[in-house]
Amino acid sequence: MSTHALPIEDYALIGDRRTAALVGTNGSIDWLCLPRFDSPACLAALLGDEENGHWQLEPVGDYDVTRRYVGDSCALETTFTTAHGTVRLTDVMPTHDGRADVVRVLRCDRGRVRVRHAWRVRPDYGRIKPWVRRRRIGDDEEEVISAIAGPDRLVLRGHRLPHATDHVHEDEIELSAGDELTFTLTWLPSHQEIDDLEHATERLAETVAEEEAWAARCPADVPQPEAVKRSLLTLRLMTDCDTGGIVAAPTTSLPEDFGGERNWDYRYCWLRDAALTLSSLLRAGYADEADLWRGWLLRAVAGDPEDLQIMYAVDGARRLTEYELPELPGYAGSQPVRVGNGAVDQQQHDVLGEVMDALALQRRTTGHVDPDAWRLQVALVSERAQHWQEPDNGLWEIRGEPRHFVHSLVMEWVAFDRAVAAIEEFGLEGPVEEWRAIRDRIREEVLEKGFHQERNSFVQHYDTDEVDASLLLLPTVGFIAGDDPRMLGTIEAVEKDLLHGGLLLRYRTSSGVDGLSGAEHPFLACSFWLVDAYALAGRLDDARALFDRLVGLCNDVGLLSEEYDPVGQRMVGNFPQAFSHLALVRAALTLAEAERSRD
Ligand SMILES: OC[C@H]1O[C@H](O[C@H]2O[C@H](CO)[C@@H](O)[C@H](O)[C@H]2O)[C@H](O)[C@@H](O)[C@@H]1O
Repeated sequence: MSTHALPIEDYALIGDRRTAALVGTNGSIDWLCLPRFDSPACLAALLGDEENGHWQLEPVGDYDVTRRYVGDSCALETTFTTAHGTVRLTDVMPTHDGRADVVRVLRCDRGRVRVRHAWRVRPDYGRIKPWVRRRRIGDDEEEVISAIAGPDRLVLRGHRLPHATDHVHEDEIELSAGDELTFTLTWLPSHQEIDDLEHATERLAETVAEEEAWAARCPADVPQPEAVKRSLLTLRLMTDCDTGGIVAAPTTSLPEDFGGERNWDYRYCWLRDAALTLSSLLRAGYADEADLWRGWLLRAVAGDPEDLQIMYAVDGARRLTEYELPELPGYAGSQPVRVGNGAVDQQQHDVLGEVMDALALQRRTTGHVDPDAWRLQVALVSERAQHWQEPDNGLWEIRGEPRHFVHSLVMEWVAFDRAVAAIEEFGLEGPVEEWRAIRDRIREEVLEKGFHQERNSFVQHYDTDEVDASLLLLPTVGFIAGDDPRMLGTIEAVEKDLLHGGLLLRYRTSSGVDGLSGAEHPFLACSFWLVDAYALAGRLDDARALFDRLVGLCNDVGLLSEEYDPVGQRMVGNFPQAFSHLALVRAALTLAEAERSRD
């Protein structure tokens, strides 16, 4: 019988900053896309069962399991304890060597342990049974297993290779204390020969040392510093080291509603998520990352401002056409499994505000003005000057009727506000009078049409009295003071309508605004935004209590998915999600600042 995927929180992330894999507590890699984040998965059991591809090293019989990342690195160590001994499995994807490898080291620390090895690769999202051969390579005639399917070649090397039985390679290995076995999976284009393939193992220590050196710069004077550090490391792992593109998550179609249709592909770079990540990195003291991302942004959005998209591929490619993979059963039966993302063609008017805000923060933090980047900003803001009144799909990417979302309009205000500030503070060129007037007009309009007097609250869009968690961001971008009575009323209305099990929903799906069937669970980023809102409203004890609760929802290795089901007490949605982690970092920094100014 085939084994299905584990609960989402039972996975951990490894990656080489070009792509990533999910490793389960059962020693199974159930998700791996090679060589890029958005390449077709060659191990896809996560969205089906082991027939869709997995690579497992797991003790035979019963065991207890604990996991950790090695120090402050992204090397994962899983320790299995059986009645007869202990084995440690270390999983790493070495970085910076221009290669795509997964290295697995199995060590027996105590007693004797029998380990089952299963290697079942299925390129093209679990669909293809590859052409597999044993080969001898190099001067020392090393035996390897080579699997070819279309453009991909996967090579398994190791101290003891598994044997082919019915489209899977399997083995059972008896390890005694002191034994150590290493296995490496390497991706190559299928036309490339493997005769001179170097071993990846030399890169392990360097990878760990480089990650630890980066983590050493994390801020220590924040609440829950370990959770903040792991979030920053995770955001870095989701940043492509060549292009600077930041993916929203390394997975597709982990459902927002188990068994439902709310399944999306997140292996792309949203301007929103990337800009917010960048702001969190800058606030946490990582200015270098900002340069890499700015380069990505300039290349991705270059061209006519009217062609600005809300998301791109990691290399800046624009076509992200959405399609379905009917042959994959989906996580917990949630179909369809989607590749690409239809939201790419949407109008989401908040996006330029987030980008302008991140670039303004970068200017202020580094004092550096890039003339090319400013020219681009002038073109983009000028384009918005013609269209800011139009309705849009909003930051939640609703597939229902476009609306005048208050959050989008406030972020339009941010775009003009930051552009005006750049001219005023840095002497940059631009139509400052015109932009100042538009900025002020947007504010007046939002205060008039986006605020509901009877509810004493801002509302989701101009034609409703519903609220939306994104309204909590209004004080964080400087649109209104956090302790303004209108904001205090908004927090109260959001608490009343959107709190579910102490966590926050994005909006009430029952209003039908998103044009989708089914419902969803509380959204973790929104729950962190409530921490920001409490802190800025002066409710520091509530802020700290909620922040600690949210950090407590991280799994055993500090990772968060997109949503959380407080009733079933399980993670929901794509995993790990940049939005959740960047919101954790932001909330920690906001809380630290608020606590400092109180003391
Ligand atoms: O729930 C509907 C939408 O969900 C996805 O969008 C969400 O994730 C994005 C990436 O993190 C984020 O930028 C956006 O604000 C979120 O709503 C999905 O990508 C959309 O296609 C879908 O409509």
